[in-house]
Amino acid sequence: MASKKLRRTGVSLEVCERLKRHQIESCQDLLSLTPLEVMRLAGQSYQQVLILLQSVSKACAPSMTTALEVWKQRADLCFSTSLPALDRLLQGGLPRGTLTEVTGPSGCGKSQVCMMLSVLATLPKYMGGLDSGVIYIDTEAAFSAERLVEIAQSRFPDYFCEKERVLEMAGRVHLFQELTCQDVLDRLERLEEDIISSKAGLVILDSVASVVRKEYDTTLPGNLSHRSNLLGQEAATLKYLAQAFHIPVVLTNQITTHVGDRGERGAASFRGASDERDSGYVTAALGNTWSHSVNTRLIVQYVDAHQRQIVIAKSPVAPFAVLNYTVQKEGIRLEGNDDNQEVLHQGTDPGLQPIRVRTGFNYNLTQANPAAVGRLKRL
Ligand SMILES: Nc1ncnc2c1ncn2[C@@H]1O[C@H](COP(=O)(O)OP(=O)(O)OP(=O)(O)O)[C@@H](O)[C@H]1O
Repeated sequence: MASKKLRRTGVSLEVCERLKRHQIESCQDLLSLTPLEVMRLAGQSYQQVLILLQSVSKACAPSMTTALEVWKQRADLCFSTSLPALDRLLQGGLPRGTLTEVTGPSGCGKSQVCMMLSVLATLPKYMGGLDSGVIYIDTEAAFSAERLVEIAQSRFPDYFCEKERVLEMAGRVHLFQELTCQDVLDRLERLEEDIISSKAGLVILDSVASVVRKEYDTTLPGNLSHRSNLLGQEAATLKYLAQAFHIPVVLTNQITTHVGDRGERGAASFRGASDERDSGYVTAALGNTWSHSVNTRLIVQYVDAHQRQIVIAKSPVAPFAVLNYTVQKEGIRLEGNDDNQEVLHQGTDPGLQPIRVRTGFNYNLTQANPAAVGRLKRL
């Protein structure tokens, strides 16, 4: 909440403008100053500054609520994925006000999930949508407007049979292509205004990993801590935006395999050790610290060239579970019909067992067995 912009705290425009000239834009910037410094920069009297500091502190302090109030608002806490079995497990869908990460190997369907969610967010509320805009930050130049329209028309053919509705939907998805770490960070820092102006009910960052991995060779001294700082800033800003606007924020991340590298071990990595020639371990790209920043983690993985799986690997409300899916014209389709989508595994973590780990298109990342998914949970 400390990253809340001063303009959104009721501080007068004149004072905001004066402070902005000295790069004081957020509550944190202001509250890091002494009253005397604020007097000088804002041109206010001592009494006015004390009132200003008090009101800004109040505006950014997290407010207390009761479990009862949260319970009463529960219908408004989630964003439906339109995948009934996944929604049921997640107790309604993707949680609003928090970060959800979709992690998986290349080509597994992470961007497909993002484009599908974008369509869903624009739908009217009676269809399970948010009737809102979408901010889509594309760091891989992977977004396709044609694919967005194809998903919309194939998933909701009756609704999108009218051209005007397709145009309206596409016009509500606001795309930003940011291809460097600095551009992503700058965009996130300006996102508050973009969310307000585009009436966004969903923010997507696809992907958080690609630019970071391109620019930071973590084998070089100092890069790891720079990367952690950058990711920490990104996570804090996204968390603030999710909470302040009570919207779901969806990020994609990648999975890396370290073949034969025994140097990096920890809670965020695991080893596939059934065959020495294949030995390696799969790690959620961006490491442990980032791993802890997301609230819900869905891992997508290959079963074979056609069939894939979604694993609910981390959630404050859902049990650990695995669902089969395929990518179709209409986006993500779970196996089985809507009322009877098969949950392959659900329940407690079955423990850390050695498994064979492959991330390529032609391989199984894991077998659909409890031991394998148990290991994925540790990402
Ligand atoms: N029109 C379509 N119909 C069916 N499947 C499609 C269609 N378009 C894309 N796909 C599937 O989506 C997959 C690509 O998914 P996506 O681009 O979401 O991957 P990704 O996980 O984001 O990969 P990366 O991490 O490399 O960006 C393709 O392998 C293909 O199987």
